[in-house]
Amino acid sequence: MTSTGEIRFSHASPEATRGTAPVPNSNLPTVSASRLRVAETFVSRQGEGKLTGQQSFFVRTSGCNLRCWFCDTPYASWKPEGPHQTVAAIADEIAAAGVQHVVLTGGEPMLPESVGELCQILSDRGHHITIETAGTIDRDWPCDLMSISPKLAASSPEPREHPRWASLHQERRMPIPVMRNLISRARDVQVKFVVDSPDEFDEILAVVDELSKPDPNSPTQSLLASDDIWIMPQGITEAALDQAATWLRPWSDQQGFRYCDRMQIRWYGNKRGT
Ligand SMILES: C[S@@+](CC[C@H](N)C(=O)[O-])C[C@H]1O[C@@H](n2cnc3c(N)ncnc32)[C@H](O)[C@@H]1O
Ligand SMILES: Nc1nc2[nH]cc(C(=O)O)c2c(=O)[nH]1
Ligand code: SF4
Ligand SMILES: [Mg+2]
Repeated sequence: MTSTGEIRFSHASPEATRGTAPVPNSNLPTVSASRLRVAETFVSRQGEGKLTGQQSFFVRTSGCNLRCWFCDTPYASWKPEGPHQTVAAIADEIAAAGVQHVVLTGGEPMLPESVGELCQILSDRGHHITIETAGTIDRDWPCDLMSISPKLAASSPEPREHPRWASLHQERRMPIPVMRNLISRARDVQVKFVVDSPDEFDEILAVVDELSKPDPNSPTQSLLASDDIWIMPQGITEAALDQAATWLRPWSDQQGFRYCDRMQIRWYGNKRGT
């Protein structure tokens, strides 16, 4: 990534065997000297989606190829912070924490190639890996749950204030073929839409339609089932989540989608490191 957050695309090395998920083994040697900018690491409970409640080690990479106006972690996107650490050191920190589930998030964790190396090490050690991504970069990395949060048009930064980022955001935010590749390779997947207004309903349905179309290799099967789709309110306070639920949950139920609360906000408030 360049210093302005623009990305140069390059492809990761071929994926190696994906491990099952026994107890993590901290005795295995680590091999990677590659570096990764990390905004924060912490142990918390997964607050969103199908693994809600699961104790997890979070690695929040710093740097993003989008700039959503509502981003709740601007210290990993708008103003990326944090030291560059080696992949080996991060893997060792995770092993020392003794937590099996690892959530790789950001920022955009699929941006740095070194995250692929981290995935490989974690997979070899038997960790369960969730990747929280906006789904704009095609990577074939070991991952147990691919958690894609496609960015809708209204998530754009304000164009007069941020003309360049507004245009990059629009260009990058919804590469349907990339998302379909991520979905078709995934062991398990959830697609989480952040919704700020009912005006976004039609756009969500159109994207779900595009993402669900059967793969040509198995033409009778949708790529996504309706219970892979999660509808999550935009909001960083309990009051905002409660208010949004009044109009969002009924629509989500009516469509046969799953409603996604943001339990970390209820458990801890909108605090860093939670
Ligand atoms: C900070 S993002 C990092 C991962 C990746 N860049 C992405 O957007 O999916 C982690 C999750 O928080 C969600 N998110 C960010 N800001 C939010 C907000 N204000 N309200 C609700 N969800 C938000 C994202 O959509 C994503 O599901
Ligand atoms: N507790 C907790 N659960 C989360 N699930 C996804 C998160 C993220 O920022 O990607 C997140 C987070 O930041 N905290
Ligand atoms: S894609 Fe994710 S990390 Fe990047 S600005 Fe949007 S919400 Fe924040
Ligand atoms: Mg978060």
